[in-house]
Amino acid sequence: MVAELDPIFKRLEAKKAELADRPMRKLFAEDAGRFDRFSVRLDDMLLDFSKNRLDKDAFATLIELAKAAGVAERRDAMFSGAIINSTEKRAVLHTALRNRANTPVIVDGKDVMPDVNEVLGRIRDFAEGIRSGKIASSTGAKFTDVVNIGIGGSDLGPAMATIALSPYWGNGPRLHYVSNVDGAHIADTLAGLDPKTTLFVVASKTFTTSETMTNAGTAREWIKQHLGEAAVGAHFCAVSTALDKVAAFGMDVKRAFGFWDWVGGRYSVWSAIGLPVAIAVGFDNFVAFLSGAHEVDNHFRTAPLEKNIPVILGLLGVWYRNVWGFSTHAVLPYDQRLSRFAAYLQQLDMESNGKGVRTDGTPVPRASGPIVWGEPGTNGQHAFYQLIHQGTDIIPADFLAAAVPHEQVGDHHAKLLSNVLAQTEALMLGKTVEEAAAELKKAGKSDADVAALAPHKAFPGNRPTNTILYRTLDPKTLGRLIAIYEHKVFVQGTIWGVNSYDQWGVELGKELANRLLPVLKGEAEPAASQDASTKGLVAAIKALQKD
Ligand SMILES: O=P(O)(O)OC[C@H]1O[C@](O)(CO)[C@@H](O)[C@@H]1O
Repeated sequence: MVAELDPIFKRLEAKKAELADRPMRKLFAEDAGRFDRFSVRLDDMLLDFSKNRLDKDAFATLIELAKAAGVAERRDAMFSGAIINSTEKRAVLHTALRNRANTPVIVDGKDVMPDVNEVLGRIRDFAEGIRSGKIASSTGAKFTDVVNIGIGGSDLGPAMATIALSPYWGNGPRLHYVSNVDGAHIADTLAGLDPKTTLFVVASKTFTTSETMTNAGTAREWIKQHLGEAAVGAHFCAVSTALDKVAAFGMDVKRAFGFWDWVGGRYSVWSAIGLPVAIAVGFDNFVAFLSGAHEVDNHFRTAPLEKNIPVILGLLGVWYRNVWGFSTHAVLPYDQRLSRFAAYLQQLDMESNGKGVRTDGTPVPRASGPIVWGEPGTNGQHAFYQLIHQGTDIIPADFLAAAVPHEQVGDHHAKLLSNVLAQTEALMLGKTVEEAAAELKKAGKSDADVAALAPHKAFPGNRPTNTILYRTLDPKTLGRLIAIYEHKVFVQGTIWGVNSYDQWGVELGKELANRLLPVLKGEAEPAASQDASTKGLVAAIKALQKD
């Protein structure tokens, strides 16, 4: 497959050379229809990708790349339940969790939809029971606080979505998320809580993750100390694919919500891992969230490649990563409630496509997943945008914004939107040294000052951005946004030939931490074979702990 892509990549290289003296400014001037040509709508969502280093030919060649890489065929294989997670021999079916059409999805000869619907029904009953107080604490009190204990995919999605959907919390309990094994995280969280009205959700796909099991143990002790052993059951529930391990941990399996091995951790917010979201915003809003993702699944499956939002975003990412050599990608939501969106996408993208070998075990011949990062605007403007505008690295960026805010506070939203538009315009247009000099002259600066300052005040421009505009950040829109990025990751993983659904790269650190734990607890000495740096650090820690 990769060999077949080489000639297309060669043509893309030639297109890049051609575009070198056709900056976006020029491309916009040449083509009055550029916005229409390079924008796509999905319901009330709009992707404007016209501010990219792209012309008709380059775009057509990228579409050829998607075709040659078999994006459509592999997409259909994924939706059909084929075992595309080859190293773990699993289907990849997070799409079944939000299959609101309820069409059969067959895994190992069995339709999984009845199980999916059964768990959804239990999520509804439990979430609504907690919200109404029908499911009460051991003291009979209504739960006021729910603490989700999980990490990675069992934390980032629900935590991000809970913040994103705060206008929908209503009278539900407050949600908290504890992930880090650093005791400070659980200590700070519990410090403000009343055990009598606190419910814990222990969320772990495997139910073996050290951080989560440690935090769950500490939470259980906390309830035991304050309310006694008998109260524990009423204050805990669990979400996992490993219900046997839930039972072994001493939790009531009747309060356990299952999911399946065909759901990757970073793709699991649609499963029972989304339980805290359903508790936070109510079940109907959770269903709207699923529906938004389902709508994108249908779009991804059926829209022609050149009108397909995840395909376009994926191809642009490959274009910049492989042909232009840009190594990072920024996600910049002008939507404060998406404050954790970039963190969420970091796991989604970097754990999926941060791979050096292809599915056949051979090295990936070109760069794979980029470094993904970002912060909400306008905050980022006063922090790192300097580098995006004038730095020596070029950082393709996605700008996200809602046309209609949840709350009309003075002219805040007009100001927010003026900033998002201004940023992508500035990045595209830039300002030449001549333009900067003319402005300085007009402001009355001396010739010497003009000459000295103009290079500092010039902007190279021609810096690529996408704008994703939507009406309002509601549950459906959030579902759409996440699904768009999930499928973008899929498109890129397919072109790079990697398995986007395993994560062996996290294992070595876990193994070594397990080996070092007894040493740090004073139960063993470092192995003689341990490297000198690690031994030195262990000794330094012990010395500091003695003082
Ligand atoms: O849900 P679990 O099994 O506790 O895993 C948590 C996270 O740990 C990882 O396996 C990485 O260590 C992620 O892929 C996963 O989302």
